[in-house]
Amino acid sequence: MKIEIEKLKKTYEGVMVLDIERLTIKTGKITAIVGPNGAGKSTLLNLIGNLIQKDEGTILYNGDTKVPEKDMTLVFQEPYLIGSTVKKNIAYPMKLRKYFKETIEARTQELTQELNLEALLNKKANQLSLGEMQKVALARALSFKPELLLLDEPCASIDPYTTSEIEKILMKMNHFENTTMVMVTHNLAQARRLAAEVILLKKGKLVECCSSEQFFTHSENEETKRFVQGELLI
Ligand SMILES: Nc1ncnc2c1ncn2[C@@H]1O[C@H](COP(=O)(O)OP(=O)(O)OP(=O)(O)O)[C@@H](O)[C@H]1O
Repeated sequence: MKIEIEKLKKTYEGVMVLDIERLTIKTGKITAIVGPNGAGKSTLLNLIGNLIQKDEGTILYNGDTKVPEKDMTLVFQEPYLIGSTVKKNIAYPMKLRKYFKETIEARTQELTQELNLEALLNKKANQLSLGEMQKVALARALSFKPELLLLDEPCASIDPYTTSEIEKILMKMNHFENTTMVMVTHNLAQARRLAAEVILLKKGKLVECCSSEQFFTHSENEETKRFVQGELLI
């Protein structure tokens, strides 16, 4: 799903927290949003996900202002699950979309195998470890093969092995289903592994949006170069 942003502004209590003149997120790619704390990364993601209201500007989804609620979903840093079994959590978005029972079962099986969740299918979601919960949140988000997946630091409190399981399925879905993904991350190594495009924000402004290769290896932008070298952008 192509996302085109123009003159997007968001203020909180009179303070401008996001002010982006123009930005395009390419269809079928993984785009990482990076930047210092408070740069406006989650604000941008939440505006795209229509979780908060913009003050000004436009966001086009495949050229349309209508928010494609049914074709997109979000995964947050804190997994948000319904108080039921793992199986029911994963099935939930497919039931809402009136999938056939057989399709729901086949897709649930496929995702639980991929994410090594099979032994947990009948367990209550609130009895799981954080990493397990995040994998269930991801399986649920991917269950209906969304066109757009928005991820807000999905691996922030997750161990390296589980992080790698999550990264593998994200790459697979992106590759085989052409799912467009936008991911806020503080982990530059992860951005480098996953993302084709990188957006750097600072104090609510766009510093650079370019290919991952350019961003990490030959950006001409001084702030990007400093950020990639681990310097604090102030
Ligand atoms: N609900 C809110 N009310 C008031 N101010 C807010 C609200 N949400 C965010 N802000 C402010 O907007 C600015 C951008 O916040 P945002 O969460 O988008 O930054 P971020 O880049 O995601 O930061 P971090 O890396 O620390 O998660 C911050 O200064 C924050 O304090």
